[in-house]
Amino acid sequence: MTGDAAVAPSAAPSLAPSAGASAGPVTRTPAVHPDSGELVRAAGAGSVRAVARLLSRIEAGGDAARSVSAALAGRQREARIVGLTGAPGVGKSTVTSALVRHARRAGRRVAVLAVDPSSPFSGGALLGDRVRMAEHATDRDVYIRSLSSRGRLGGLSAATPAAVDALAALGFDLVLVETVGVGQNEVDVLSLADTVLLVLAPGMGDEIQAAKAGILEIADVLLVNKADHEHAAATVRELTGMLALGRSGRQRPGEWRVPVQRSVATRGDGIDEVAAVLDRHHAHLVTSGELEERRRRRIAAAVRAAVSDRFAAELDRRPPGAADGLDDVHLLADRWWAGLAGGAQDGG
Ligand SMILES: Nc1nc2c(ncn2[C@@H]2O[C@H](COP(=O)(O)OP(=O)(O)OP(=O)(O)O)[C@@H](O)[C@H]2O)c(=O)[nH]1
Repeated sequence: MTGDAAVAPSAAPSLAPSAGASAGPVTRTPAVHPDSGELVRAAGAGSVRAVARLLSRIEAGGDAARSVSAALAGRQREARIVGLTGAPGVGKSTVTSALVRHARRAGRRVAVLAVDPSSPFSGGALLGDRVRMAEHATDRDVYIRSLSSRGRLGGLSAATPAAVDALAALGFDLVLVETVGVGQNEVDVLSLADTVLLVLAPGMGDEIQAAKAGILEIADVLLVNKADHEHAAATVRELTGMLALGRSGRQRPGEWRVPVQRSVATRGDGIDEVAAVLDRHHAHLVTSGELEERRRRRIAAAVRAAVSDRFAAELDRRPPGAADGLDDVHLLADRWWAGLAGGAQDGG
């Protein structure tokens, strides 16, 4: 081993240099609370409350969040991660709720994470979604949560990958990550997904124009919801034409062709078909090897977020303007990295 015990790599990389540095301003986990390992066991036995408490620790960041990653280390992560996005009002929550219903009929455990990365506050516009999700409220195998940054350093960019990973490790078969719009922050959140579903509504020309820039980059499936609207067919045509234009001359054999689906989510119409397309995309990811690639990207994002979160916390503890503090951080980074590299060489 190259590194010493204090900086040895683990499932929850520790950079803690000294006693007293462990409790950050947002880390409040009184000793009377069960430890994260206990909560993981309870969550595994079906306790929704335990899942909620673990997610709260992840939201809080710092030592509380790290104790969760450590408790989850080594567990299987078989979940499918589906990102769902679209402008406000297109029917994202109604579609999500219908997809949850579909997955439950197939006996799958489902988690829904509503993330609003542009807002510093909890859930934002997505909070209203709980009303439309109410039918799942008493189902023990459905877990729904709005993720907030609550002043956490690194905010949602740090909390989201960890939350998605935790839900996967806790045995949910499907994790739906719902977010608003297609700004850069949302694209970052969606890059955690295996499959990205972009929901649009007919007659929203401006939104379609605005989404154009991001669409081809991030969406694997387009869904025109509110297909009971008179402009639905025209919107489907417009999107299909736009996708054909975008891929002209660039289509390779075996490459995924972004399909344009339609639904009336309030009636559940078209949802079976959307679910079938999501399955087809998953099968494509498996056969093309892209699933592995996306999952590797997700792990890298989680590690990056955890490390930058930790460094931000270290920097925050230094007195303002203390140059030696910064030097310490560099030193810690080098030691941590040496430990990590040594661990990798040791097969650890
Ligand atoms: N006619 C029609 N209305 C729909 C359909 N799907 C959803 N709606 C309605 O559209 C409104 C918005 O639906 P939501 O599911 O809240 O949309 P959202 O995209 O989650 O909206 P935000 O929470 O604001 O981001 C609600 O009144 C739904 O009942 C549909 O297929 N047809």
